[in-house]
Amino acid sequence: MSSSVSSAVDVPSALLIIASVIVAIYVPSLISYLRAWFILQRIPSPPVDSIFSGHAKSLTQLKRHKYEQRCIETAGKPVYRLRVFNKYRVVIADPNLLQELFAAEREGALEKPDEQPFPIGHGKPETNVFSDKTSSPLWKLVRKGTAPAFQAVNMRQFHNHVVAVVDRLIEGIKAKGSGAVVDFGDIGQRESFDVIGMVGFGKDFRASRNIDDKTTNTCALITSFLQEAVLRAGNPMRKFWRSKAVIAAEEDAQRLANVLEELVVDCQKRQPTAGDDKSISSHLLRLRDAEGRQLSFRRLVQEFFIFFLAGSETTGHTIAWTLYFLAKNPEAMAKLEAELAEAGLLVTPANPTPRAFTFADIGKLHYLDRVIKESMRLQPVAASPLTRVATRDLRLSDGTVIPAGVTVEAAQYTPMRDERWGWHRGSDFIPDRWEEADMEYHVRSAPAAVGAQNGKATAQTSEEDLEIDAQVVSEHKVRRFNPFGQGLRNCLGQQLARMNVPTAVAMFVSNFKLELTPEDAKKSIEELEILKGTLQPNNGIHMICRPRTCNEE
Ligand code: HEM
Repeated sequence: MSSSVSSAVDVPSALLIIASVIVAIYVPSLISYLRAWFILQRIPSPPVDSIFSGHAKSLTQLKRHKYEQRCIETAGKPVYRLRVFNKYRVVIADPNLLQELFAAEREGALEKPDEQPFPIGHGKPETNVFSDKTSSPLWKLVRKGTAPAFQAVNMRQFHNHVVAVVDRLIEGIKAKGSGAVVDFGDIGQRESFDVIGMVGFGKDFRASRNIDDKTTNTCALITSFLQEAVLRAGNPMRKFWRSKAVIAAEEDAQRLANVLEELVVDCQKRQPTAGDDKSISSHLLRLRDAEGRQLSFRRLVQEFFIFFLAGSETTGHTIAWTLYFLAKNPEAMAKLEAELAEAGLLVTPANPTPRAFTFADIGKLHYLDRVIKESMRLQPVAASPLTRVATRDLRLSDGTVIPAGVTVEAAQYTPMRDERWGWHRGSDFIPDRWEEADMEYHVRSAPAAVGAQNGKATAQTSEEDLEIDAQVVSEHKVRRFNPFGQGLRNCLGQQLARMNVPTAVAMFVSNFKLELTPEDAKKSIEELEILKGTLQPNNGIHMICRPRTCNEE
């Protein structure tokens, strides 16, 4: 009797407690969601693909950069709002506002998003220097601790690895005979993969040794990983689908994790602490936090992974696009050939065995530099917007307010080609535009005014650019050419890319006459490209290669 009375009393009060807990947990987030929703309604939005999933479908179509241009047109301004299921994102494409955004990041108003869309390996996802929060002590430790690996003095020392890798590829292409068709999408990947393997980890992955070997290598695993990651970023529900493609991608991610785990163990055995080893792995293995602890094994695997991914996918595609633009523009190719000949680097009948390309050549070949900049402007491999989350309400100088907790995306593609920000004939390949000084900046119509919510003006781009920025900010100039990103989280490995890309492009052009195959020459760039994490050739870039020694016309 007494037990039935007490249970009659207990059930409603238990329900009341549960209901209060639910209210306490969900009501504040519901209020902040509704508040954000209300504020965001002032930002224009292109039509949704479906009421349920919002813009998710368009974001997963692997042409995100073109969608960006269409959204700006339909929204009528370079700031617009997207929705993926119940989550909002604000995309900013105006360089003036981007400058303000990155200034705000410096003041802690922006953070990296919470989760990686697609972790490698099983178990709890672990962050790395790319995905970790800017406020995290581990991000600071890794960023600061690995930066010396990319110093000019190390790049100079590692340059011979790059030359050796490209030499091997040149020999491989020559062995196919004059007039052979070569896929430079694949060659670029092999090149950058072996370079990061050697320079970063002292490991020869042998991707440049047999260019006909199509057996699945770690390059292919990375490509598969990236594709799945980008699909999940557009549609987080995808991880619940058990389709063949999803399962295959998860298996590839696990294989990739296994390769990287082995590599970490190898590097640990090889040179645990050698001070004279300048590789990325050695810098990572030497890191100690404030308590003197090393990075955990799982974190090391994630760091190895991100340096591999960021170091190979990006650089390889940049090499491929640059060669594509040269083959497509005979006038630019002729100018580059003349520059290389003048420097004694081009194979000619009079100079059949030119001197080797040196590190010092990089700074002297100005036309080569312009060609690469123009290729990176038109086909920036990091063409997807850079994603952050506002940690507090952000008010930009055009009146846009990004509420705390909302994702904000910094467009990369449109700001580097749109006429309205001074890119005259912005969709055309014109390397000579870079003859003009300060081309990467444009003059802001009104003085820089707004930083974060506190209104502090701190227009600032990167540690490396402090000097030039101080000058351009005082002239109200704004950076609009930023293929390596901007601000605190700009590209950590850009010095390696700046050394690798010119070396590879110059050496390929010095040795071969390159001509697009009739099939690829007919295709528009839209048909050739795909945005799978990076903006890359879809089915390769095929060129007919004739060694210059053959002296064929
Ligand atoms: C053409 C070549 C490259 C391009 C265009 C490129 C582009 C970028 C961009 C745009 C970012 C900023 C991402 C963001 O703000 O969210 C970035 C970050 C990063 N890149 Fe690169 N990258 C290149 C090559 C490399 C190389 C060779 C490495 C290393 C070996 C590398 C390592 C990294 C790392 C570790 C980060 C994250 C930095 C951080 O968040 O603190 N990248 N890269």
